[in-house]
Amino acid sequence: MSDLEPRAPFGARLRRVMDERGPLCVGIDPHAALLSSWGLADDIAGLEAFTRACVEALADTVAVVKPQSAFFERFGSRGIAVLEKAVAELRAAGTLVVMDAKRGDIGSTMAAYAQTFLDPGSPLFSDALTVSPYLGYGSLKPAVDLARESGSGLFVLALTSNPEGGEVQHAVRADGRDVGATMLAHLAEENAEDAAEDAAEVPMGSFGAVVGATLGDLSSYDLDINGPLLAPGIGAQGATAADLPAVFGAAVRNVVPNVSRGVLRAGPSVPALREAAARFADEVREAVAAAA
Ligand SMILES: O=c1ccn([C@@H]2O[C@H](COP(=O)(O)O)[C@@H](O)[C@H]2O)c(=O)[nH]1
Repeated sequence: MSDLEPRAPFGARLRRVMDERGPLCVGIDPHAALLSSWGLADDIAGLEAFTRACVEALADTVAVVKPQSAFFERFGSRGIAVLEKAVAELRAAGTLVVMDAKRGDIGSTMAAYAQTFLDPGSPLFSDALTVSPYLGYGSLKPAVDLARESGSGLFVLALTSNPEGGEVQHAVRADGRDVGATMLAHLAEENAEDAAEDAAEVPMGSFGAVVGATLGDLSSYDLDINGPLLAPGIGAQGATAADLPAVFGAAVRNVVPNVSRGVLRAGPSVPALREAAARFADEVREAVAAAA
C-alpha cells in the first residue's frame, strides 16, 4: 500500500459537507437510455461527454456524488479511465465521492478490492465504497481496516431499495435478528469503536449502511448506528424526499439520500442538471428540517 497522508475520517468530513451543502447525493449513472435521451451515442465519446457534464454540474454543488461503476466498466479500460478522471475532478472540487461498486469477496480478494478504491495511491481512490456483506460481514475486514487507515468510509448493503432484497435481508438468524438488522449492529460496533478512541474527531462514524428510501416504516430496525445511511430510491424508484422522516425516524439526520436518474433526466444542459439537483436538495433539506 502507498504512504497514507493523515486526514480527517470520512464520517467527520461527510458531516461537515452535509451541514454546509445539505445531505443530497447525486448519482452518475450513464445508462444507455440516458445517453440516447441526451442525444449522445452509446460509446466512449458519449460516456465522456455525459460524465463531463455531470462533473461540471455537480462538483461544487452537492455534498456527495455517487458514480455507478457498472456503467463505466461496461466500456472496458477506456470507461474506467473516464471514471478515474471524474473521481479526481470531483474530489479536487471538495465533493465527496462514494464509489458504488458493491464489492464483496473472500477476505484475501477483498483486500485487493479495498486497495483499488480505498488506497490513496490508487487511480480510483474514493472517499467511500459500497460493499456487499453476502460472504459474511467478517469477510469485509480488509476493507474496514484500510478505510480506517486511509480516512475513507464504507457503505454496507443492509436493507436495499429493491423489492427482491428482502429474500436475503429479512432472513431471520438463530438469534432472532434478521440479516439486515445484523449488518446495522456490526456497523454500530465499528462506529462505537472509533468514537471510543476519539469522540471529538468523530461526530459521525465512517461506517455506513445502505438503507433504501423505498422501504416504508423501518421503526422495527435500530438505525442509530452513529454512521451515515445512504438512501437510494428517490426519484425513478418512486420514493420522495417527503418520505424520509417516516422511513428513517430520528435517524433522518444521518441520511444521505441518493437520486440518480431523477436528476440525470434533466440533462444534457448543465444549468438544467444543476437546477434539478438543487430542487431535490431543497426538498430533502425541508423534509429533514421539518423532522427536527
Ligand atoms: O439498495 C440500493 C443500492 C444501490 N442502488 C444504486 O443507487 C442508484 C439509484 O439510481 P436511481 O436512478 O435513482 O434509481 C443506482 O446506481 C443503483 O445501483 C440502489 O438503487 N439501491
